Amino acid sequence: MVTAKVWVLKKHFEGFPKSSDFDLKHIELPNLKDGELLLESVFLSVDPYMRPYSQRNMKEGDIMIGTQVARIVESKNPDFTVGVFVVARSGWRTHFISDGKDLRALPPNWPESLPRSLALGTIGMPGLTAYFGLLEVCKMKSGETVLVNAAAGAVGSVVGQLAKIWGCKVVGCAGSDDKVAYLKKIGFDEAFNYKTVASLDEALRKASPDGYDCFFDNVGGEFTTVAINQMKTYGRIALCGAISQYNDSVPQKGPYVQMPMIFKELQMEGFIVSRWNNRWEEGLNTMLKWVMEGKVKCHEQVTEGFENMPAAFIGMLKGENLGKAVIKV
Ligand SMILES: NC(=O)C1=CN([C@@H]2O[C@H](COP(=O)(O)OP(=O)(O)OC[C@H]3O[C@@H](n4cnc5c(N)ncnc54)[C@H](OP(=O)(O)O)[C@@H]3O)[C@@H](O)[C@H]2O)C=CC1
Ligand SMILES: CCCCCCCCC/C=C/C=O
Repeated sequence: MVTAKVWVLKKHFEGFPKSSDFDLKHIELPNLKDGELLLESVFLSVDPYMRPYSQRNMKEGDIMIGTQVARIVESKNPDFTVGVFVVARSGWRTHFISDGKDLRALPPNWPESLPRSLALGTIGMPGLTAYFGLLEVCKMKSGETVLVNAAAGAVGSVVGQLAKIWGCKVVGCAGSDDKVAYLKKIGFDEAFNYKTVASLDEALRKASPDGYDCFFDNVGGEFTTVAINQMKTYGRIALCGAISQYNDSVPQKGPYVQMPMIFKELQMEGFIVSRWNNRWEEGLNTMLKWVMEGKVKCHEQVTEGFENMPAAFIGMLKGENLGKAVIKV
């Protein structure tokens, strides 16, 4: 008999999540039936979408939604071998039982030397968000100027590096000087700390006096209102996330986008990465190749211990992470 530890949503978040909103429970797992397998989580992901998702789709007492890299520890399913690592969407749990249908094996050519946690970041959902968002929503072309915010995070840091690979000029902003130094280190042409600049409008203008062809927006709110006015004619805005609004109890006013949208003939499109589920393999293989060739650098903020998942989640929402926030069990 195996006892799983799980984190449940004890109380719906009001404003910024608090550790008291979570409850750690122990669940006895039953013995395996034919066709089933037992898995243990090795790395778990904390992601911004969990905040709005919990509000819309979860009830108090539900296990927190989430993705993990897990190892098969017992198998009564001939298609799955003990010891194999997979990506699962089983929520914040140390152990779980699966019939195998919802599991995705790591790419078969995953090198031993590469941390498997990257399957939750650059070579996983956030990396693919950058890849498809830039290619299919921004439709950026070589020589264009790309702006990305939350640029030192899981998605943003990949957006900037992919845009460089594809021949663009890249401007990024992030919430600390250390993050800005990291952006410059990984090849951003211009980077600034949005928390300390005297004027966001001036900082954006200084970084690219001619304006922006593409804006990969992870933040929303006030940032979008300011940035939209610095788009070039026919510019494209990919609405990827709106993290500045996720913890609002009272909805923010605006942005009032109509005038710049009309007069600059802009395109603005929201997207969810799962739109390209049928191209997941293409994206993962491309990201794996570029990471192995050193063209895309990865940084992870690793929190040790399953018990610390709520703290890691809250820390990520506060901006304490550089790169992808993951938990090592
Ligand atoms: N559409 C889709 O399919 C997907 C969308 N997303 C979205 O992409 C965005 C980035 O996600 P991800 O890369 O995983 O997370 P990150 O690794 O970027 O972590 C979140 C970061 O957001 C920044 N942040 C937090 N609050 C604010 C604020 N009020 N204003 C500006 N920045 C803030 C912080 O960085 P800093 O120190 O710079 O403030 C923090 O580190 C999120 O909005 C997320 O919801 C992610 C995956 C898929
Ligand atoms: C195999 C992992 C798939 C996880 C899908 C999660 C989709 C997140 C969409 C994010 C939206 C905004 O943050």
